[in-house]
Amino acid sequence: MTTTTTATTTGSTTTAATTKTAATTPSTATSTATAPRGLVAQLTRAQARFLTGGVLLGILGVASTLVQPQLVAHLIEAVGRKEPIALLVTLLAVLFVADAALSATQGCLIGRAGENIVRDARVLLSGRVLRADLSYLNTQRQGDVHTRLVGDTALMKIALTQSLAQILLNGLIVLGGVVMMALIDVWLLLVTVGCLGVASVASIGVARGLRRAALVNRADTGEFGADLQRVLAALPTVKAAGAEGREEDRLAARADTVRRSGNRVTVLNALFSPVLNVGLQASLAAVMGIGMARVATTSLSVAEFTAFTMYLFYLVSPLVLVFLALGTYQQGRAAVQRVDELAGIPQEDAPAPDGGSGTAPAPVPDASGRPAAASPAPDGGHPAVEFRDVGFGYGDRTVLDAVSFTVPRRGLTALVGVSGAGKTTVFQLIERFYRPGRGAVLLDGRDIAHLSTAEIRDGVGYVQQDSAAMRGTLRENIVYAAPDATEADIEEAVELAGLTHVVAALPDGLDTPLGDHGIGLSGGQRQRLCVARALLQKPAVILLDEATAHLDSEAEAALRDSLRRIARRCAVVAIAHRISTVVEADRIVVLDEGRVRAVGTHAQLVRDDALYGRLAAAQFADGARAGAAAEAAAGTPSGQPAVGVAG
Ligand SMILES: Nc1ncnc2c1ncn2[C@@H]1O[C@H](COP(=O)(O)OP(=O)(O)OP(=O)(O)O)[C@@H](O)[C@H]1O
Repeated sequence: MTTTTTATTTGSTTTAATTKTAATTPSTATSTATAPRGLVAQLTRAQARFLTGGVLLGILGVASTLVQPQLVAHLIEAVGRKEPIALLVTLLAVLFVADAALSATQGCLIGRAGENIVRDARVLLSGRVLRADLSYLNTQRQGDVHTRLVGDTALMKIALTQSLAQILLNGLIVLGGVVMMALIDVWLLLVTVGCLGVASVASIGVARGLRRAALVNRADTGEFGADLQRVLAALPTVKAAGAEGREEDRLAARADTVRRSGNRVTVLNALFSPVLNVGLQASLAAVMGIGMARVATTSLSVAEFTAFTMYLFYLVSPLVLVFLALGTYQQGRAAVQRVDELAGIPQEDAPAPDGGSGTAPAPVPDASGRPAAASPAPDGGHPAVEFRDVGFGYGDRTVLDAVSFTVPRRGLTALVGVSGAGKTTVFQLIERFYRPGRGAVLLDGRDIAHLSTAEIRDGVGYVQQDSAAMRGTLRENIVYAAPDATEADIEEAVELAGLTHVVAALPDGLDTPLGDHGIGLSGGQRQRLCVARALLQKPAVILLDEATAHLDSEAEAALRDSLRRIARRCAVVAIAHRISTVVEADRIVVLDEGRVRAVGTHAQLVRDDALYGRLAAAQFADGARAGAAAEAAAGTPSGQPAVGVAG
């Protein structure tokens, strides 16, 4: 039996890449790796049943292979002695068939174990990536993560099952063959081992080089994948910038790098067989020469010489396969390492490390030095959101410094400030995408450092700045955070978000399919879709990051009206560049260079805060100019309040 469950890997067909840092790691990202160490080993152990079954059948196959030359020797002797041979011939035929059947069954079992390992690894890795700590995941290249999940898992399967089985079973054939040959003639065996030993040592050297080359090749392939993904994600920008040629050249250069390292893998792969063949040919020649001489001097019988030569021939193919499998295994080990690394990705729900943000500091003293009460809400409960002396930075760069403010349980709270002041970062801390380096963020009086991600996110609806929509129908997008929502709830959310007319105008209404990133809707419609999604979740707090940025003044006024209605039920926190969106807010928090500069109503801030006053004046002046221009063009007065963009 020769186990031939070969699977060729050229190195260039599977992909991987070394991890590259694409963005700054927040200095205060606190999740730790709760990696299932040696995940791949665990998954392999889970398939012990199939693997052991396969190996046992393989060992039976090896035994039947090794008996065959001995039977042939007996057959020769029986023919020489003119004895009946029918039984021997039948036995030999049975062994041939059994050998083939065992080989096929063993291949199936090992193959099944391999598929199970890949499935388990992909399911587990997908879950870990989905629950990964964003502050860490944002530093990884998406293309590389994809490559590890798709390409490396496939390569790992080959290494763990087929290659290992080949090494083991073919290794057993070689070992058994050597033992049988030793029983026939030790001197002839020593000659054979001498020739093969030199070739084997050379082959092992090639295998080591192959592993290194495979790692480089997969890193290069991962770089290509990451670049391709970057370009595909921004294809309209590439086209608008007329950068197709430049990007094509860049991809071509990457592809060429992959080709070069792939060539090295191919060369080393190709070197295996010839290096080994030289040894085999030398040993065959020596065995023939010396063996024939021994037969001539009758110190070796013809039957023994035939059996020895048969064993040598039986050895050739398994030996080559062992070394080829060693090469594949070396490539697969790199994949195993990369899969294990991805499995170790820090998870969101990892406990806050010592010295992190686990403990909520005492309420910040007010101007009189007395500790501020936790700003009780009008209904006497805790504020919906509270920032207590929060400090946070990306890398070494401080973005928020000693930020303290509260958000009442009802009403509209606005966050304003120039671009880069840290407004979106505040939202991301509320969602616990990042953890503060100092201070605490509280939801309904509870430090979110001690809450599960589900507890945090079930209570917070987040409409992001870039209005995330996904491929799928409009309905699927809207119910994404509340899959069990009723038709009445959906209708209400659609109405509150001002989407009713949009849905009515679509050919299939809510069941109209959208493309990637919500292609099929305008920017403003996508924004309203995200508002509807957040509303349907019925959270205690809704965070709106520039939810009116893409809306015209009519749609903005409608959404403002909706927000007023929503704010009667829950806390609404809105980041707005347009002061017009927040003039009616119950409280406005002005952020400046990562610090809370002032808190108040529009009227108070216009009166008391110079920065806010400037922002408002600039925007209303812009609006007045726009209004005057519109009046001049239309010949009618414009009563519409001005809008503009700060910063
Ligand atoms: N992932 C990140 N890595 C490193 N720096 C970041 C990251 N995200 C934001 N920053 C930096 O943090 C600062 C605050 O960003 P943030 O997005 O919170 O500002 P913002 O007030 O919401 O701005 P805008 O109004 O333009 O949206 C900016 O200087 C930005 O460059």
